[in-house]
Amino acid sequence: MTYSLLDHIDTPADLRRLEREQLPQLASELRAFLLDTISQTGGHFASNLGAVDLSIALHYVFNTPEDRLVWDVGHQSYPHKVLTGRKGQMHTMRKHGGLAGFPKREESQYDTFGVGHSSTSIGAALGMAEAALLKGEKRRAIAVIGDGSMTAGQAIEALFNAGHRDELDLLVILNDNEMSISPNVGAFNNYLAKLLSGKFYNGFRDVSGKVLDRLPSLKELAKKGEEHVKGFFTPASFFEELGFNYIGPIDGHDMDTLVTTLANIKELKGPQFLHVVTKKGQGYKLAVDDPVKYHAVTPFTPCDGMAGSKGAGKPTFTQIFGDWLCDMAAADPKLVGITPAMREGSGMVRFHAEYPKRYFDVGIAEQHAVTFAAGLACEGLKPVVAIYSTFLQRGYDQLVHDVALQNLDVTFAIDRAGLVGADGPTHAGSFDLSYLRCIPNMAVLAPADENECRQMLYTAYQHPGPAAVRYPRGSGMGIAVEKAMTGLAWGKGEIRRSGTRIAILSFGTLLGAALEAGETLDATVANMRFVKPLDCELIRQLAASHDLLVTLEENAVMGGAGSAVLECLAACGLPIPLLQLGLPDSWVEHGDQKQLLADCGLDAAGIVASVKKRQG
Ligand SMILES: Cc1ncc(C[n+]2csc(CCOP(=O)(O)OP(=O)(O)O)c2C)c(N)n1
Ligand SMILES: CC(=O)[C@@H](O)[C@H](O)COP(=O)(O)O
Ligand SMILES: [Mg+2]
Repeated sequence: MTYSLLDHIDTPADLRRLEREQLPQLASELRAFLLDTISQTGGHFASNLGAVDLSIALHYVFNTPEDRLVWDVGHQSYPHKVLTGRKGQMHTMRKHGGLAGFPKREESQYDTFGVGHSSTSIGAALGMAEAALLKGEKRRAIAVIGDGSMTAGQAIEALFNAGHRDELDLLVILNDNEMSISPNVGAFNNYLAKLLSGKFYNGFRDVSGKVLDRLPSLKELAKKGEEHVKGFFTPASFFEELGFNYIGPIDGHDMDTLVTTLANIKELKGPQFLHVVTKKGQGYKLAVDDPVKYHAVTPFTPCDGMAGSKGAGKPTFTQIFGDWLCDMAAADPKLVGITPAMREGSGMVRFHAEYPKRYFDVGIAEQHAVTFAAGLACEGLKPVVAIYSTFLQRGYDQLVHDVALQNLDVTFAIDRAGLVGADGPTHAGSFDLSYLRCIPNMAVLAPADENECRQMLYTAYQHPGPAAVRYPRGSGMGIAVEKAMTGLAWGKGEIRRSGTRIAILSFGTLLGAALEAGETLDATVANMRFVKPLDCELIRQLAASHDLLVTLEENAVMGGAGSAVLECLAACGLPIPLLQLGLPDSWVEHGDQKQLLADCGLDAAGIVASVKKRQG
């Protein structure tokens, strides 16, 4: 496909040579290009369509990369990547060795800050603005943050720290599409809705040109009649009280208003807050109509859209959790389910529908989600916190201080444990075994397959204290899942294959690879099930009857399950050689999950090779 304008845009300098009147055409070409490429590669979709006009206007008005542009989460940065020299690589999006799905400093000078976890953009931009001030450099730092990402405490902390810093060249742009992945939630979301509603709008008509006076040419624009300035300069006390000059809300798809407003803001001193209203999925009706479904897509045909519900295929661990949660809720009225803004990703859509009063989406607020669960547990309820391993890192102190120290009965259903594939290192759940097992009172369980996942969730839930069950993105071996919740013997592993000389101690879903390698090596294979409490009795038995122990986990070797075995052997004074296999002490880049595991030597061939290498 050829694009009369886009084909000639490789850098923002090319973009800035266009006439302003040409920008809307460029936006529609860029949308067509994104539809064409993302429908082939898959990846984040609706947010990118919504960010096209803003991306063009920002690179058109500001002198990027000298002016620092920081995207929040960065899942909406594909237009930015196209405009900054990576158009020709978009077909490699999230593929091994290809473009990352989020801004990445090593990938481009225009990617001023690596993101993937939400709500970091204001803090990073503030740091850049303070640095420019200290170094006497004339540049602006611009954070582009979504309404969902604004619900995280970290974003508010940064706003608190930035406001009233009148000498800073800092611009915060709120990209408000009234959506997180699910519809946005919480009081802040309601506040933003008010800013978009007639209530503030009418009130503003009586306000003097407080803001307009600062933006003279906008005054002209406003005189042209309201239809041009879709948004109105509504005094938003929350931001104003924090020391920001609040401007907006304005229409984030009206290029003339965007460019004029940004050009005016460029002349202003001090922290500026621009409220932009966009549509998630803008330009592609199926995505506008269903921004949840089109938040992230697998390859699809543009004219038909995403295929219907996924085929019957093997159930994912997420689905196993979602079904268990509903069954457990039916059996125990004390169960409450909590998600920090990941209802769909964590498999809680059905639970939300069937138990709306016991379902809590706290927004992108992992710290709060954990402490909130602790509060619920204090009152005798039994909270289940459904959370991605990588995002639990945000709530770590709360898990330590509020849950484990008080030995509260909270169950953590940790999804996306291990490598996640296309999202890469920002989203990999590489560390939870390491960061959980060292906490007193914590129990840590790692199911090998879908049935064990269900049984372990039940076992962890019944445990009268903090317990975590961790499972990977995607499906397992496809084994049958027993409906009955029988649970598992607490702290006990099991021998799954008897062999000689070598014993492989597998923790979690790499058991399949362990059994395959065990056939080649004629090794004993144990499914350890519990990282904490560890089955030291079984370890002692294996150490007494084998020459080499091999531990296997989809977690960092450093401090992981293998380290737990090492500590056990040392405590028992058992000097048996131990080979620890797991994720390396380096960042595993994005790509295909299975391929990445093989690259880390965590498939059967890799295990065999490592054992043979150790044997010399
Ligand atoms: C700390 C953290 N928690 C959760 C997520 C998962 N996540 C990615 S995008 C998103 C919603 C973001 O909403 P918003 O900022 O409004 O952007 P939009 O998708 O609407 O453009 C969430 C919850 C994340 N990336 N980081
Ligand atoms: C951008 C973001 O953080 C989420 O959209 C994340 O990419 C979802 O990951 P899954 O696709 O594994 O649910
Ligand atoms: Mg949003």
